[in-house]
Amino acid sequence: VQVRNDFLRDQKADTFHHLGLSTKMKHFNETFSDLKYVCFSGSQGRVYNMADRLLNELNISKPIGFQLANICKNTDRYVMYKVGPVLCVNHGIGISSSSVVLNEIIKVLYYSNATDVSMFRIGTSGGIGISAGTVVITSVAVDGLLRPFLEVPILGELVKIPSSLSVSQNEKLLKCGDPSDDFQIIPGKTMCSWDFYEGQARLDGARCEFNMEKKQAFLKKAYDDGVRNVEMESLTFATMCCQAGISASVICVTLLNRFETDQITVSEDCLREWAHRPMTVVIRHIRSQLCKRE
Ligand SMILES: O=P(O)(O)O[C@@H]1C[C@H](O)[C@@H](CO)O1
Ligand SMILES: O=c1cc[nH]c(=O)[nH]1
Repeated sequence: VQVRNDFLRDQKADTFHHLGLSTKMKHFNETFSDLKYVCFSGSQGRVYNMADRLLNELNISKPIGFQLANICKNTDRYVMYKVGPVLCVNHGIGISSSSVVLNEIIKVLYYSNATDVSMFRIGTSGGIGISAGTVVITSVAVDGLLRPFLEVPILGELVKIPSSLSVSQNEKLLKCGDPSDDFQIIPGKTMCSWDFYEGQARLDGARCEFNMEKKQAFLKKAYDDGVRNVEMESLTFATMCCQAGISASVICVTLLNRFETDQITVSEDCLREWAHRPMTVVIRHIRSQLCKRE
């Protein structure tokens, strides 16, 4: 895991403010040095569910009575669970929140000399022209102007940061479907917006300065450009992981077809079941990779 910051080499200790951790903590290196996979989701609950599933579905030995412990217990910003070589962390909503946690996690991996690490964003999204419940594996993350890079103001200037996701990891994930699955796994571009409402061409925000015709025309333009879903973090992953030399994939279930509706009205049970779909795909992948490592 690489960091693009020479200042870190001279730093004696580092505090990860949003994780409630520090390199000075006892057992810091041992806790993270064996990590091979980091799984992110937006919410704390889904991260716990993922960790719980990994605990039950990977063949990891655990003492009787073992319970998942939140490594970030010194803060209420994020939660983090470790299951063997897999770390599960939540990233909150959007580019800002996910950028903060990715900066800190990449540094944690760098200081603890973790090698050969893969990262996954396991999330939800709005589908474009595909049935709700479909799992989309992001081929390219694009911004709200459909450009494959992140443009951010740094020191008063706009800087373009290149993005890329792992082609080979994505190919493996695409093969993780099972004939018994009642959902499809497809590749597609993902639009990463700065906002859930106007930024995703929604007509139901507190502010909307366009009409249905313009909304549909934009979604059609995105669809024709290969975009199949919209969410709010894929570009952060595709830029930060690419620059850290980490294989990254973004796997999201779609909760609605944005050509048809803006509101997410499926039942809570259905949402819960759909949220497990991208987890299932990633767990199958990790399981097969761990078998190959043995
Ligand atoms: O991983 P999740 O499902 O939390 O991410 C999507 C994108 C935004 O963070 C959020 C908007 O509802 O859901
Ligand atoms: O429409 C949606 C659904 C989930 N997440 C998003 O960012 N957009």
